[in-house]
Amino acid sequence: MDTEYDVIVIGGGAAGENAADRAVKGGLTAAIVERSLLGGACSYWACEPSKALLRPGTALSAARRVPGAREAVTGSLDLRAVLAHRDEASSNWDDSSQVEWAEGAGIALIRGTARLTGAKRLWVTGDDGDHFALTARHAVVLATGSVPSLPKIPGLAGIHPWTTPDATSAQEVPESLAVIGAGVAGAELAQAFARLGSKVTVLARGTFLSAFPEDARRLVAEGLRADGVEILEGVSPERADLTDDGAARLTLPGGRELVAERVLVAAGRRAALDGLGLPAFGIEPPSLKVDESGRVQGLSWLYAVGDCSGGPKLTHQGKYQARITGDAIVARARGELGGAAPAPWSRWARTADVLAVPHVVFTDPEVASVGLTEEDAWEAGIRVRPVELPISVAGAWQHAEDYEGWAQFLVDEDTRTLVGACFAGPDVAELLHAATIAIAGEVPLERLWHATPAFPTVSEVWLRFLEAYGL
Ligand SMILES: Cc1cc2nc3c(=O)[nH]c(=O)nc-3n(C[C@H](O)[C@H](O)[C@H](O)COP(=O)(O)OP(=O)(O)OC[C@H]3O[C@@H](n4cnc5c(N)ncnc54)[C@H](O)[C@@H]3O)c2cc1C
Ligand SMILES: NC(=O)c1ccc[n+]([C@@H]2O[C@H](COP(=O)([O-])OP(=O)(O)OC[C@H]3O[C@@H](n4cnc5c(N)ncnc54)[C@H](O)[C@@H]3O)[C@@H](O)[C@H]2O)c1
Repeated sequence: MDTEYDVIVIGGGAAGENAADRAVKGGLTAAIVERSLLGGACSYWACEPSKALLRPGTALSAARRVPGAREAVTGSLDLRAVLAHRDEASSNWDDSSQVEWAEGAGIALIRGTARLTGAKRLWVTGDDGDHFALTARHAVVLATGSVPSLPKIPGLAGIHPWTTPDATSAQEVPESLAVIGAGVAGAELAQAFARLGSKVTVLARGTFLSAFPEDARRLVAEGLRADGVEILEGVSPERADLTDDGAARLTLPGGRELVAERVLVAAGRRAALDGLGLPAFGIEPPSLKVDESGRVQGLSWLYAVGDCSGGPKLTHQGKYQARITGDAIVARARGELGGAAPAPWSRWARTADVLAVPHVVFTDPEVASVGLTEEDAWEAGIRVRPVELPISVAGAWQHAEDYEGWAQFLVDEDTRTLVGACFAGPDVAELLHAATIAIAGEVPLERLWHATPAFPTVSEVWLRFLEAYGL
């Protein structure tokens, strides 16, 4: 095994893989140090398995909403088949196809746990207990992901709660499930398990799906309630115990008790930066800050991408950051890019991280948002005009008899371009990329007027928006 590479990436999740790939495509040598499965959280414990648990229920309920198809649906979800589908979506927790991809891409894979020992120098504890040093000629990229945040609830550790990887890889469905946290992971997994037969209660410290507008939250909450999910807002458990028969008992404010076979903690995630030796470089986790090219706090050789790098914790955004950072490392190695921060929207700047992050909550109905929120826009000094409307178009009625949807478009009144959009309703995820293109492309509304949505599609909401705006 070589001990010197142009670029060494710590962590082989979606972000790390893409950073290494871009470096190799740019003519550099690259290695990934990975201590678990190559492919990371998204492939085995997060996006892929959670979407595979949700999709069968969404397809079934979609068929039930269309006359003619509804009559053909006579059964319920087949639990074993759903779990088998999930196992396959997670590659049966076997990373051999990813290893094959890395070999084909010319990326060296080193199995072990890495930490920094000096500038461009690492120490690796190999999977078989051996230790060795590695040196990077140009750059080290941190791509170590994130870990679940466990709320400080007395007794919580003693009830051995599930965190999201336990839920997404579960081989049995508990009779009852209490979900602590009502963000995107809590909402998705609550619905997945409710549809697979659990009696689910969601505990939201604030409001359910608080990051999204009220009309979108309401539609999703109604969808979950229709599946029997109880949502308690403004509630955080005060303590946790085991009952005599081994179930979990959560004591809620006001003395109410909630007993469930399992508790799932989905209360946010924090960057995985412990044990990497960062304090020696003046970096005290969790305070990692990166510039537009992903370079860490003024260190010329250290970069960070993905969940560990302080931005949005989403696979597609981590991969975007990785492409930007990989290309910036190559450009600096070739002398094509200096040390200064690259220009916004250039090939080496993560501008979309601030202005155009797409985010989908894969519940039924879905929420899909991109760009700034109304509050973000006002804070950024943008004179923003929100246009809100129900998704009430011919395409929606074709899609489902009882289609209910809602859309919000945020227009910068000075540039007459879109700066944010949010859709809620069945299958709205596929509407999102049009909004992402409009925002990233800064397309003037006068030009969007010429982008005619096909009839009869749900995308006709775009035309209704432009009409409501006054075009
Ligand atoms: C339940 C759930 C569902 C989700 N669904 C979606 C979704 O639908 N869409 C979406 O966009 N996002 C989703 N996300 C978020 C998404 O999973 C993450 O944003 C993404 O996986 C982060 O990728 P990453 O490469 O930054 O980190 P990871 O995939 O976590 O990879 C980091 C890797 O680094 C390794 N590592 C860490 N430290 C070291 C070390 N010292 N030495 C060697 N290796 C190390 C780890 O073993 C790991 O493999 C979901 C998250 C959760 C929890
Ligand atoms: N579809 C997707 O793209 C998808 C799906 C799942 C997760 N993710 C990503 O994974 C990350 C983690 O997801 P998440 O849902 O865990 O985080 P989150 O930050 O979205 O939500 C966590 C929620 O838990 C609540 N909470 C925290 N402590 C609590 C307590 N003691 N009692 C009750 N509620 C409490 C918070 O108020 C918050 O609303 C997110 O950044 C998200 O982007 C993405």
